[in-house]
Amino acid sequence: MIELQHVSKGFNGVKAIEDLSLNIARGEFTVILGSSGSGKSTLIKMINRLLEHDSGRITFAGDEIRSFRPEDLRRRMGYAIQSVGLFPHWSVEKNIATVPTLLKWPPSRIHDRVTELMTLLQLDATLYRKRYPHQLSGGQQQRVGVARALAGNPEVLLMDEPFGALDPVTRAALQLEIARIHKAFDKTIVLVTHDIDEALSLATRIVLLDQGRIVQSGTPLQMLSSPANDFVSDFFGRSDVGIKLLGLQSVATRLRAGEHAAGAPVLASSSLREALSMFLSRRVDRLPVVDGDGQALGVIDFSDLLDLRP
Ligand SMILES: Nc1ncnc2c1ncn2[C@@H]1O[C@H](COP(=O)(O)OP(=O)(O)OP(=O)(O)O)[C@@H](O)[C@H]1O
Repeated sequence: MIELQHVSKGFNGVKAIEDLSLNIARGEFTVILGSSGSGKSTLIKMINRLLEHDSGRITFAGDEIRSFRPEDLRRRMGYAIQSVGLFPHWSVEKNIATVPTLLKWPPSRIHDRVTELMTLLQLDATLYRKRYPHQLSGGQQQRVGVARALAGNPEVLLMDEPFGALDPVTRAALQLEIARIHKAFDKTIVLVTHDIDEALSLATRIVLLDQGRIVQSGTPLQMLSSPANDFVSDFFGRSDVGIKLLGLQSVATRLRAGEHAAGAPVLASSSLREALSMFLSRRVDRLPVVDGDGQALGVIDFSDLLDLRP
């Protein structure tokens, strides 16, 4: 859906992105990960032409992005950023409706869309739609920013550190929301972060950048279990890579069907990391496993956690 071929971009003669090639497929949740200054924001901003690439080719749905008018491109690609960038003198409703208004949707359709998005992002529409950005908390403002990015039903959602500067609880809630939106609406999402855990929990594919180049790209499991070099191992942290791997796999993958154990059960959909925590806190080596309806499925044994398969 979005393809970069040998793309470079420099500022005052210094390369921020160097000969980078990347293919982002429709429906994928791509997380661009890297330390500060590695080129993440430059990369995402070139995709919607907030920055122009110096050389190489970037295509969207098969066409070079320079063949689109920038405003058309941006209507098809929602964009949410850490600093939110809401218009301060516009109500929440008007901010969310920016793109639908540009697209000249009828007022009743815009009204319904705003209500729908506010509900989706757990903002009480009756309470907040007429408020101004300064009357909202930081987390609520970020929700409005995400709602605005989604409003015109764009094919692609570009997000640059959208959950930065949030407390861990609000951050986790918004991450869950985005993961749900990705699954429910089959959106193509490109998200920039330097937060390793955020990348591991959200991405279908991680692209790790260093000094404007891709060091490795792959699924979270591939990045942890088959790092391409020492840089990748160090980046993800050698010491707790096992714990991170447990976070990526579910109890269902280690289920001993039909066996029985006593005590409070663990959900089959829980991660092995959550199961580890339960084993340790309850000081047991077997846990009963149930599905979402509470039906008994079998057992997980502590020793099953040692079987770390990619
Ligand atoms: N407008 C600009 N003018 C000059 N240099 C720039 C500009 N924007 C980015 N750079 C430089 O390009 C490099 C990559 O910057 P970029 O913002 O893409 O990194 P990043 O990975 O997003 O960093 P961070 O996580 O800190 O936001 C950096 O060396 C930065 O100083």
